[in-house]
Amino acid sequence: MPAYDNQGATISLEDVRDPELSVNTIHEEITARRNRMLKPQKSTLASRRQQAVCVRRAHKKYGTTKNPNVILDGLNMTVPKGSIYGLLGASGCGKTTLLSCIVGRRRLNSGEIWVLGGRPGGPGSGVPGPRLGYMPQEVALFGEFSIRETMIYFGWIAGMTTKEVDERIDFLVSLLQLPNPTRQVKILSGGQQRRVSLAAALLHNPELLILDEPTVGVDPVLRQNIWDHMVEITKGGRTTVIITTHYIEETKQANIIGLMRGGRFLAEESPSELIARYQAESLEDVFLKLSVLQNLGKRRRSSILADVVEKVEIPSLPDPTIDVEDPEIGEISGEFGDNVSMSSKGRSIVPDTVAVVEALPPEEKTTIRFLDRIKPMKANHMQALIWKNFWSLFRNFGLLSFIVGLPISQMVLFCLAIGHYPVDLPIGVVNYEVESNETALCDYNKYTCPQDRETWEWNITKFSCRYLDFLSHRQPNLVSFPTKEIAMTESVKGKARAVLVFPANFSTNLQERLKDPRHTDDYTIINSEIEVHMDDTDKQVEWMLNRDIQLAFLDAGEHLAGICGLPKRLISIPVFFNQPIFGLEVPNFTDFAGPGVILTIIFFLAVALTSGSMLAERNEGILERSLVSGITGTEILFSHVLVQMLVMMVQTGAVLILGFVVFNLTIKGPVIWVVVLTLIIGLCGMTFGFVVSCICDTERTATYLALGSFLPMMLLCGIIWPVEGMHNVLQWISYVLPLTKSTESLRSMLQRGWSISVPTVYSGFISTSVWIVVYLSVSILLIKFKKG
Ligand SMILES: Nc1ncnc2c1ncn2[C@@H]1O[C@H](COP(=O)(O)OP(=O)(O)OP(=O)(O)O)[C@@H](O)[C@H]1O
Repeated sequence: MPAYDNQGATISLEDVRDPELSVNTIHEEITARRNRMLKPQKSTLASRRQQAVCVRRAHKKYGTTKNPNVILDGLNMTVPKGSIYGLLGASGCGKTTLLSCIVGRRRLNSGEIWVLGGRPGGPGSGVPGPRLGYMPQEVALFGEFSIRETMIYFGWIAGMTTKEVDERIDFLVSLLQLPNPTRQVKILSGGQQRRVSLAAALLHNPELLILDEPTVGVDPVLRQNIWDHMVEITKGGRTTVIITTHYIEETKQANIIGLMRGGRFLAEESPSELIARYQAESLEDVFLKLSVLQNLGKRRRSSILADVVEKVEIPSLPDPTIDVEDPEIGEISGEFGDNVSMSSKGRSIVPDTVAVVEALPPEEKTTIRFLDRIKPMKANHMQALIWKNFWSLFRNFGLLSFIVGLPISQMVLFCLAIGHYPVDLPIGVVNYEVESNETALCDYNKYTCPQDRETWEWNITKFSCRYLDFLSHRQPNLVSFPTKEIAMTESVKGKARAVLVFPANFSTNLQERLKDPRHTDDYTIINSEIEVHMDDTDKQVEWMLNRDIQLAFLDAGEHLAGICGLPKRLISIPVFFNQPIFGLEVPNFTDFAGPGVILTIIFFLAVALTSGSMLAERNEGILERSLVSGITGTEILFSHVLVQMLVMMVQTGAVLILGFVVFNLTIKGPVIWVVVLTLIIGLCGMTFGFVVSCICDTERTATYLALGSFLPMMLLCGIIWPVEGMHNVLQWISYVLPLTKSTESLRSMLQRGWSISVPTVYSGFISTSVWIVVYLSVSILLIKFKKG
């Protein structure tokens, strides 16, 4: 079989079969080839489109511009329709990279690829799509699914009915000796899983089968069956197979073999022709001889390999560009027999100076239908994806209980632990007004007004006792100390959070101060005051004790005025705090923090759930495989959104019922809008999860990113501290974060009872919706463009 439209880029075995080949001859050949390559090719668009696969001048590199790792270096490949093409090469030489460019999952840096007459990924090409059957190197199957369910998923994507799938399963089970189709994939052996993966690629009789090492872990008899099947299906000319394998001998049945090395093909010919030309006994022989010639390596690790190498007569090549002493250049490693692998290190016999300057014919315009251009979501794709997402989630009981249980436990913990009034804080009392007493509480005349009804003279005594009585209603843990010094020493040791000192004539001086302010001197003022020393380390505690200490005085004063028939607020500062406009009279931090906490729980659980499931899907290769079978990024995202919305409804329902029904958080506003806002925050978290999974390659980096965004959001979104109290710059940052406006909106609905028509409320909905659109667009773009 002739080399296909591939002159110049390969070294034919003819070049190396003659052991007498001299260096001069090689150099002449190279020069002749260079001249040939500089000539324009006759290849036309029509001829390229007639091939099943046609690759021209493919360049692909990984890494940075400074440190590039060139994988494909001007590679040409031609796979005629109806052929079996064996793609061989050392491990790491770029076979998988080439295949993923062919199936449209990676882009070339330059060059052209035509697959089944179109450009992979181009509108209207059908590639990726059901015209392809792709078996990637990794298993890329859902462990939770049975064999039959796996087939149904891929069958539906390819547009088959369940009946058609079932019929095909019977055939594939017998062809590939698969276990009972009801068995779960995760409990199958590695070899069985690979066979299921192959079955999924063969299922829909695609026009082009791309199989990346399908026969690994398969016994020889079964391997032969698989090859027989491939020969059978390619007979009619409709189906083409490209296969990579490490079992070189099995490629004897291929129509063409492409041997890849140094980013190009060294040979692209039929196996029989290779054997005949090289006068070799087997393909392994051919490749070893060719490799030996290519490498001229010194190190010969395998003794068997060494034998073979010794039998090969290698022309001496005193080419100064090839340093046989350089271990980087020549290296052959391998086992003989089934598995021969060759190091990718080594230089191509074609020097780099030979630049490939092929002239490609001009592009021909092709008409593309509008529907193909916009790629709307397809019903069969959505059916398969939703079905798959639903079962992979609901079948995993552990995961499901975690997903539902976590928000419930978080909400219970929050409602029980956060925002409640601290009580039983030890308050030290030093009361010089009474004889030294054991307890802080002392007796006083509770019900008799200390004012003479005849003379209206006041005789207030033991007001400190009255005060302490009312303080004990608010903070019962009052600890008596005999002296101020002892109290201070003990409070330094942490025995009291505040120390109150009552002067000896506290009541008398207080009476003086109230009765005749005009004649009150500084001594009287000082001795009519309660001296307070606070432990200010905990601001919340300090603030609440401060409030209790002041309010207890008002309580005592009101009580005294009450029993004397005087206006209640006579002995109080002339500032009166009436009923609050919104909220409760007794401050409740739970109500303040509740909206933010609810939204944070829902948001970040959605982030974790979505990014976790997307990353698992991607890292197991399932995402890649689905995309090659024609599923689009948009379809994947929307199918996840639909299924996870179900989970989110359960989570939202549980969190809201717990918060408002069980723990009585304040809810005054429209319940429907509260539910809607919570749900769209979950949706927002989900879309953020998509972005995280698109940016990160591993679960670990995703965890870092999710954690790295969780903490700033907690701090900046007004959940634990009002936004108005932040630095000006942070306030601006805070306003554009997804949880700030929504938290304020939810808080306003819950505590102020505001409706959706109030700007503060609807701005939360707008901000969240904008974020959903942003995150969704970014994820769709990343899925579309983040290819190798
Ligand atoms: N995403 C990537 N980023 C950077 N380098 C990559 C990436 N994918 C592959 N490579 C590198 O490209 C080279 C070719 O890899 P590829 O998987 O295509 O080889 P292969 O011929 O299929 O190997 P094998 O036979 O072992 O599967 C390897 O050196 C690999 O490390």
